[in-house]
Amino acid sequence: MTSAAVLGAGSWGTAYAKVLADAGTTVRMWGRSGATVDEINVGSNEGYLPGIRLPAAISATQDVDEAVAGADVVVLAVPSQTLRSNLGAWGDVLTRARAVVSLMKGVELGTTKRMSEVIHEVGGVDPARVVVVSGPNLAREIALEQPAASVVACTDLDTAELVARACAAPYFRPYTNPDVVGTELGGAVKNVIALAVGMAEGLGLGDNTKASIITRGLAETTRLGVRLGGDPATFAGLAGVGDLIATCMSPLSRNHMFGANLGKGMTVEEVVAVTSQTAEGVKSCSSIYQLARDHDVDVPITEQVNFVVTEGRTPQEVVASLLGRARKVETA
Ligand SMILES: NC(=O)c1ccc[n+]([C@@H]2O[C@H](COP(=O)([O-])OP(=O)(O)OC[C@H]3O[C@@H](n4cnc5c(N)ncnc54)[C@H](O)[C@@H]3O)[C@@H](O)[C@H]2O)c1
Ligand SMILES: O=P(O)(O)OC[C@H](O)CO
Repeated sequence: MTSAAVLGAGSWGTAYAKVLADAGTTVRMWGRSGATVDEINVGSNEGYLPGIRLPAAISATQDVDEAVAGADVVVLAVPSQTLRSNLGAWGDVLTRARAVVSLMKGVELGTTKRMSEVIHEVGGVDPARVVVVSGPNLAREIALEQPAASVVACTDLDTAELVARACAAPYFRPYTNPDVVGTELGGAVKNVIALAVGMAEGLGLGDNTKASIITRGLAETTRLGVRLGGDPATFAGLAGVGDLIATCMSPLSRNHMFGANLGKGMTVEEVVAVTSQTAEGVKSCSSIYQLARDHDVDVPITEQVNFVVTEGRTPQEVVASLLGRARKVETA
């Protein structure tokens, strides 16, 4: 039987722990909060997944060494911008696992590194053991066992297979993919596009507007991803358009709802104050914009979202800027 450690006891860490357990994997979680750990040990995590019963195969601890002891697979589910400091504090916890899984959908501020790159650099993990799981996977729907599929990406197919086997539950269907770069960028950029779609919704705009942003958002995601070495097919798959649709359309998405509040006229600081969970796009819009500029890739929607978040540009001004650009052919 495979044994996994999940480091991070928020919405997705907990829902993915349930997926692993329902797939027959033994799971030990690490959490920062003693109250959350105690709750998980008696079968729930009400702060993040209210009303969801967790399987008995999941236990939790506040001791990271105890969490990873004997684990074949270590899963990382902390906010992206905290990964580097957490790995630094945890020491060599990743060195013994056969696979290290990133569930995170962000790009590091300052370095513009993807999470798999941070895991390699700080955790000392060979890229052939780093796996990215990403797809249309809203945590609450997965925890309710509503069927969904996801991508399990690794440059080494055997490692990808190990993780896919460990998380193949009756309601969760993993597909392996060798394209780590494309899978990670699809997951990170869709959060920024969901902020833009949310803003449109908050402004009272309708489905034509949202579909236009989603489609052109996919175009800029693909443009950036392919320039960085991703496979165009990944962006047409679950970790690309699949996750983009789920996140941009769902009221369960924290990024979508963050954008909707901005569109209704709240400031970034006001929305941060009422948001208790991680909306990765709010920080990653700057690093993704920087990454695109470093590689000379045009990402007009990401650029505008970044201006809203970092410079206080209003959603109304964003609409005018996007529509005021020079016309061009659709495929460019
Ligand atoms: N929630 C989803 O539906 C979902 C689905 C797929 C991927 N993701 C991605 O998974 C990652 C984790 O998201 P989540 O939904 O679990 O977030 P969350 O906000 O629900 O939980 C974050 C967890 O990290 C902990 N945390 C916060 N700051 C920390 C720090 N400095 N050090 C250590 N732990 C810290 C919190 O206590 C909490 O347990 C994100 O990158 C997100 O984009 C989320
Ligand atoms: O709630 P969000 O916006 O972080 O999105 C959650 C997942 O990434 C959807 O796949």
